[in-house]
Amino acid sequence: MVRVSLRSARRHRDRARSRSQATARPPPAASMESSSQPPPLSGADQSEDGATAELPRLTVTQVEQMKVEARVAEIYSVLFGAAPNTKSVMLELWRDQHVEYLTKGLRRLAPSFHVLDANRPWLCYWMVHGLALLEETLDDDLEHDIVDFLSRCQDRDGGYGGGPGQLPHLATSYAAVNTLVTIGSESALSSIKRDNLYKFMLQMKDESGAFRMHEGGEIDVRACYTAISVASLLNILDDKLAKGVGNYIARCQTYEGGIAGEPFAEAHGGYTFCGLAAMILLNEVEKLDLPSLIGWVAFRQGVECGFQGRTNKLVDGCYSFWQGAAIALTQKLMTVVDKQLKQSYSSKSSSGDNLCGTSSSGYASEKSTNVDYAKFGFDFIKQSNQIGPLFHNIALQQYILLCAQVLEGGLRDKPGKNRDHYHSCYCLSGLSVSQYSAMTDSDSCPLPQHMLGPYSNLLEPIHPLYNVVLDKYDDAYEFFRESDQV
Ligand SMILES: CC(C)=CCC/C(C)=C/CC/C(C)=C/COP(=O)(O)OP(=O)(O)O
Ligand SMILES: [Zn+2]
Repeated sequence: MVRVSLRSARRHRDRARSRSQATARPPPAASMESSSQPPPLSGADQSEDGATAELPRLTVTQVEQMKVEARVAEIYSVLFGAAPNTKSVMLELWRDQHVEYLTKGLRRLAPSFHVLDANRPWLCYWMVHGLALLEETLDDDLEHDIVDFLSRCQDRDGGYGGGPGQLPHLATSYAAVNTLVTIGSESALSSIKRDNLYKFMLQMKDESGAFRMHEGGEIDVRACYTAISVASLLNILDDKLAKGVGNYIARCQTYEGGIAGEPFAEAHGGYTFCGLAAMILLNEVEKLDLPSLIGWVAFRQGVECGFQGRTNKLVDGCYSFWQGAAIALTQKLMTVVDKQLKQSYSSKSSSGDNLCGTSSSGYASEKSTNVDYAKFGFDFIKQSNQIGPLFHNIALQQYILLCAQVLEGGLRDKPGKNRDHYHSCYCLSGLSVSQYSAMTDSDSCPLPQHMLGPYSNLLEPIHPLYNVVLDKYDDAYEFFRESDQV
């Protein structure tokens, strides 16, 4: 198999990006159907003087291109009742516009952060992570303001609230920690009071083993994931925090195969990602029935090419990440899948039992040894994909680029909806996941045929268990391990 190093792929992407900035500008939304000279959907790039550049800029083959155009026409006729001039629809990521939308959003929030909103750490995360995916660095003042604001959200006794003085909450703690890891400076990382955060998380632990979102709050799979993700990322995950979480999550897997927010509820993409990622971080993934989980997620990709969050609901751009990342994670779990399938066949032929809850090798919750939990997340990303994409990765990119992008900047749920920072973050995260989903190694880069649109569309890779940019994760992993050694 051809392997492209990350560095050389980035060089190609940067060249493609500078060419596309020089030659291609987004058409105003209104002119999308009438532009008479659209850029080609594939083939060699044309420079300003008309010469053909030697590097291929667009990556779909002619056959793929025809399929794409046919699908675009179909989608448009379903959504808008008329077929567009598909030639004029460009498969380009409107990078500059998204950077502007996200940067403006952050600047509006900082430096005062004076909004009465319990979501401010989330707003920081959505925008800071979105910009990191686009490989955009923040200026020092903005970084400083965000670190300072999040420090003021940190409760004296541990955990982050939605704003200064607000009740500490696991979801805003996750958002704050992911933001600080993404900023990645010494001051950002050392502003996290890990001892207090650990105590806060222990207080949020229910006797069932699961977590509640905040004092007196709801117990669910989201709370379990945010606690486990934060603890793993900060290298403070231990047996006490881990105990019983995996068994609770396994009880939330439904007859459909996906994971629900709580036992006996409906399977949903958001909780499926949370449950699966937490199980991997706990090294207890064998407690899930993976073949049925994969089947459920795979069938959530609709004819529109995007994912729906649950059966019989509409597709939505944000599930590009929740569902897309969940199924991409399973591409590294084929050994477990094979084992479960073999067990399932042999137990069906002997006793008729199914697999649910019957097998596990990583009984972290029942051990009292010093397990190196943070290493599970670290090792997982280094593992190869054992199989190609289990979803239609090109189709998903198509949904994001054609249906979720707002040409003025920002991304959305679907056409007809407004852009927002949540959807911008999760559509971009899903785009990154799908661009890298056909790679075997975690340190190589997508080949052009695995990407839709010009190579300049390539985003930064993420660590899919935490949803932070991979380089930022690596730095934080080193930082916290070194802090624990002194
Ligand atoms: C890390 C973290 C906090 C993760 C959260 C995961 C997540 C997105 C959960 C989804 C919650 C849910 C049931 C939405 C349904 O909304 P809906 O009924 O409006 O949407 P639908 O029609 O698409 O199901
Ligand atoms: Zn959504």
